[in-house]
Amino acid sequence: MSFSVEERKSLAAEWCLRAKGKMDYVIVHVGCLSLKDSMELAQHAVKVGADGIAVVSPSFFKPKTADALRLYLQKVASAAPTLPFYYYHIPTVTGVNCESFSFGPLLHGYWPDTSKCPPDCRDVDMLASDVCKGIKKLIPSFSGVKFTGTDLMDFGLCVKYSQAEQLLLYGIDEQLLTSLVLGANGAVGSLYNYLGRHYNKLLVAFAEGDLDSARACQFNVQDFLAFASQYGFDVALNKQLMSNLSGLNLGPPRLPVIPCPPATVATIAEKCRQIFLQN
Ligand SMILES: CC(=O)N[C@@H]([C@@H](O)[C@H](O)[C@H](O)CO)[C@@H](O)CC(=O)C(=O)O
Repeated sequence: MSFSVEERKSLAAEWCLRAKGKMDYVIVHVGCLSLKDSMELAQHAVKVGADGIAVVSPSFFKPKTADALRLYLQKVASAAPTLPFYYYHIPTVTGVNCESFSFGPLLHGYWPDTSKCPPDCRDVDMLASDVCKGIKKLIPSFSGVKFTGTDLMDFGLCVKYSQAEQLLLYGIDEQLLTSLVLGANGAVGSLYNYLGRHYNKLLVAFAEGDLDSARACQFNVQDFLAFASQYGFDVALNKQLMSNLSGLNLGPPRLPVIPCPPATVATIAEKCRQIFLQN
C-alpha cells in the first residue's frame, strides 16, 4: 500500500514470473484508495498471469454499508472477470466500521444483520459475513475471503455460508489453530515468512488430530509474540525480522513507518531462534 501503482505493477510481474513452477498461487493484492487505480492493477494482474486478485476496502473515504463495499468490490472484480476474486477483510487496518447497528456496539458480533441499525453506531467493524452475503451473484468470480480479524463468530459465518472450493484464509497468525477448528482452509500472514516450518508442524498435528502438539506449536508462537510485543511488534519490526532471520536484505520500511533499532531486532530474532530451533 505504500508503493506507487507503477511499483506495485513491477512487483506483481516479478512475483508471477519467479513463482512459475514453484508456487501454487500468486494472489495479487490490488486494493487502493482510488477505484480506478484498483481496476488498473486488476487488469495488470491478468496480464502478468496472476492466479487471483484480493482487495481491501478503501480506508480514506470509507464505505458506510456492506452494500456500498460490495458495489466497490464488484467494480474492481469486473476489471479482471477471469481471475478468482478474494475479499481481504482487515478492519483494524482499514478502520471500516459498520455505521449502523441495532443493538449498539456492545453486542457487536452477536447480531450480524447490520441492515436493521440506527445511524449512530460507528465503532463496530463491518462484518465480513455481511459483505460476503449474496456476493457471488454480484461477483461471479468471488472465490473466498482473507479474514484478518479476531471476531470468530463472523469468521464462522463466512465459513458456514461459503461454497465448496472457496478459500477461507485466516490472518491472525497467533490464533491459527482456532480458525482451523472453525474451517479455515488456508492462512496468509506475516509470521509465515520466517516460521513456515514451525507452522507446518502445527498443520500436520492438527490434521492428525494431535491437538496437544498443535496447541504446543500455537503456544510457542504466542510466547514469541508476547515477547516481541514488549518492543512494539509492527510491520517495520516484522520486515526487519524477516531480513535478520532469512539473511536476505529486504530493505527498510517506507516512511511514515519507522524502523526499529537494530539491537532490538537482534534481541527479538535471538528469542525467535531460541523458541523455534528448540521446538
Ligand atoms: C494486522 C496485521 O498486520 N496482520 C498480519 C498478521 O500476520 C499479524 O502480523 C500477525 O498475526 C501478528 O499479530 C496479517 O494478517 C496481514 C498481513 O500480513 C498483510 O496483509 O501483509
